[in-house]
Amino acid sequence: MDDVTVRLRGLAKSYWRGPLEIPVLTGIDLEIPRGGYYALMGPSGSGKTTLLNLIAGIDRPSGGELEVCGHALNGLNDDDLAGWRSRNVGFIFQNYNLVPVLNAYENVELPLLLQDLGRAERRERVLRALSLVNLSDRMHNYPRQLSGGQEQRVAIARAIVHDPELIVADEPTGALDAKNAEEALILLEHLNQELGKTIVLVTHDPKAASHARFQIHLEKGVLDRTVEVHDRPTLPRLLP
Ligand SMILES: Nc1ncnc2c1ncn2[C@@H]1O[C@H](COP(=O)(O)OP(=O)(O)OP(=O)(O)O)[C@@H](O)[C@H]1O
Repeated sequence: MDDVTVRLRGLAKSYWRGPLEIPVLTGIDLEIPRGGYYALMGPSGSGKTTLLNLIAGIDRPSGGELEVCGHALNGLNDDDLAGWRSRNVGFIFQNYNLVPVLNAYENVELPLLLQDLGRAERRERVLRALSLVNLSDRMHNYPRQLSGGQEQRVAIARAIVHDPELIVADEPTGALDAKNAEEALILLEHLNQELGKTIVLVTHDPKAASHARFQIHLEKGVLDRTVEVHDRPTLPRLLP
């Protein structure tokens, strides 16, 4: 098994306004090892979300090479890319992106419906994921019946229920108060430390970024520097 989850070579992304090319990312070279935890930082408009979306296969590069979870994404057609995403990537967004007409259980079950699993197996996995985020007692609640912190924990359960290698999180604490933000960040750290998930986190918040092992700074679409984070706390085990 490859020990690198993300390998980018000369990655570039431009948008076009009529004939005018607007480069957003240029010449990005990056390797993120399996089990790594990287925070993408940089000023507004520096290209953080664009880079995250390329890594997660929800957008296509304009140039360069992109190998993620053992697959060269450039070579996949749209259907194969969607299939690849559904097996390999868990998504966490600032605004949770839960489906309002589904309860917590059904929201977490969603990624499993794309896989060939029986109902009993799905149930076991959903219950395990909800228990991990400490929301077993809320599984029948709809998003409107949950607090913001609880909604984000449901979203975290949804991001891991299909056991992806990679978790991408775009400003996951942006809409949370300090206490709920810290809880969500500690959960992410458990997923990294105990389940070995590779995590790429986009954040403006230095406190959130301090949970990562490396911070990558983007500046006007190029990688400016990578900084190792020292003195990360070792967490007590969460999982049995
Ligand atoms: N679909 C699009 N079409 C045209 N330009 C875009 C598109 N998406 C992003 N951009 C531009 O690309 C640049 C980088 O955007 P991106 O969202 O990646 O930055 P960011 O660093 O995540 O910013 P923020 O911290 O404000 O979220 C911005 O100038 C933005 O306007």
